[in-house]
Amino acid sequence: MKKHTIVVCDHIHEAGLEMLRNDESINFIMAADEDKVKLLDIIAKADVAITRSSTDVDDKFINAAKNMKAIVRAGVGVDNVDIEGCSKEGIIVMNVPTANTIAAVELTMAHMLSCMRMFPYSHDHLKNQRIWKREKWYGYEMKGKKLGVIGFGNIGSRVAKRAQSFETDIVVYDPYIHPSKVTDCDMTYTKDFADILACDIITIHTPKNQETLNMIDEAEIAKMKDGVVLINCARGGLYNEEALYNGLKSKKIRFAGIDVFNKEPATDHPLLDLENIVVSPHLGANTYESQYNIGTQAAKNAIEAAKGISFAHAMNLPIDESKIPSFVKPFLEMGQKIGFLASQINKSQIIAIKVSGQGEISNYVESLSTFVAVGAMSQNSSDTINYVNAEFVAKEKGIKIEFEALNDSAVFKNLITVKLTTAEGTTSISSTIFDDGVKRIVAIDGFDIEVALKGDMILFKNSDVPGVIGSIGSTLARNNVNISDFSLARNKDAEALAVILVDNAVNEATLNALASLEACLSVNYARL
Ligand SMILES: NC(=O)C1=CN([C@@H]2O[C@H](COP(=O)(O)OP(=O)(O)OC[C@H]3O[C@@H](n4cnc5c(N)ncnc54)[C@H](O)[C@@H]3O)[C@@H](O)[C@H]2O)C=CC1
Ligand SMILES: O=C(O)C(=O)COP(=O)(O)O
Repeated sequence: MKKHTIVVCDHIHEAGLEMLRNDESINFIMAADEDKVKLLDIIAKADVAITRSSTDVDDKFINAAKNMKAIVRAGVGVDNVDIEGCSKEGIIVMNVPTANTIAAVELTMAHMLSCMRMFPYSHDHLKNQRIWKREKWYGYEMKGKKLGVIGFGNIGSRVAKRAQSFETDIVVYDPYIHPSKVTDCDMTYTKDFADILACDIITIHTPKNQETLNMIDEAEIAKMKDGVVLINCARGGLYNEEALYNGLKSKKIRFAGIDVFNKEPATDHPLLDLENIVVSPHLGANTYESQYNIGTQAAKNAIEAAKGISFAHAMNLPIDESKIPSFVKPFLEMGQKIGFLASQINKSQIIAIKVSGQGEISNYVESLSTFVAVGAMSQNSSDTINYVNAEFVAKEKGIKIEFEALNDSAVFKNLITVKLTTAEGTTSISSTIFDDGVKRIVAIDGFDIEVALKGDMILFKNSDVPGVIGSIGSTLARNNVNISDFSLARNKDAEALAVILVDNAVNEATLNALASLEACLSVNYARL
């Protein structure tokens, strides 16, 4: 049995490691304590890697990962994963999105309360310095304060709910959610970032990306209340670190609670020299409960990905399978087959692939075009083409992929038409799925024809003169090729197209014999 190799690049819970060790089809390599240069040698063998925030999936990693099918980020944030680079190489990126939510929420609350009461400092004073000075440690209450929450997803929404139980007023900024998600909880939703800057405490829970990087900078801090408290348990860099330092130094910011840094590990960061900051070394996900959940889910998802069973929480697939209706899936499969068929009929350098949809399927024509492209390009490419890298490979090869939704067809409930243009010309194939579930071609290059989309297929085009069908039949019989289905169509130019399904593979000699028949205009052979 061929074993799949899974490399664990960072520490995950023992229960997850146990699952990997116990699966007979998995060759498991623990590389969390290897230095990052050695890790590159190790991942060259891996089918799947499990990572956390300590392993950057950058160009070095991707170049080394020659056999990699998938990467499982055992946590939420993928800001240190080059998703586009992975897509180009056909590597599927998956994460484990909700397993550490509560851990991150509770750490945020710990930071918030620590900042309000300067708890770590009073603790240090008494415990380590043995000083009993109660008058030094006056803090502030959460009750009656305004908390600004930036990002109201899994973590932000729960932080807001917990803060609400402290009788804090909540103001939320998240342009990507429906306001009722906030207002239904008796909180204020705002589209005006100035409302957040006017709060007493501000906490951020967004992903780190181009839009959120430096979201709080010098200009934003200048607009804040004097004595504001800032919390960041999401990602370093969401608050510009230099601006944060200056704001804390000048006491414009009274206190900050920081779990994450732009560059980690951050053991000699200037922020650590300040006296009004509470810090932790990226501990948001570090609870036993969360690490057990993440470790076991990451191991399960990695095993399934290595075996090609499923790709849970894949972030760079062209479609989110959970969001497409069941009727669409067979059309996607059919699109891929049609692409494959078209590239066998029209064998030359591909220039363009155009996919049109009619009926309800037209809503999914973009996803369809990816599947068609995979089918069309896999025929004459030495690269491995899959749904993740199809778009990139097409771009690299200068192949144009287009899609369009057309008006409903007068005849078919759903219809897809694939036009494949190569150096030799354009081939057009339309297909549909009837209520019996059988995938059928209904037109090829303007010939209305009905034929099942399966098996070995000969496409014979001829001048529409008498006796051709008989000659085809006898030629195939002489060459021991058994016909299972024969469909015929004519066009207005006195041409006919026969699509012949046969029981067995057809050799070159048979195809040449067909091509030499008098009325023959072209012969093509395709295997699906
Ligand atoms: N410190 C730690 O150990 C941990 C940190 N995290 C970080 O926390 C972040 C949030 O995690 P979840 O809540 O699970 O993610 P999520 O995806 O459930 O929520 C993110 C929210 O941010 C919102 N958002 C995106 N762009 C925005 C913008 N420009 N302005 C305002 N809102 C915006 C989204 O609409 C979404 O509602 C993660 O991206 C990760 O970086 C997550 C877990 C642990
Ligand atoms: O899940 C996240 O986004 C986190 O920040 C947790 O990161 P970690 O797995 O602890 O390196």
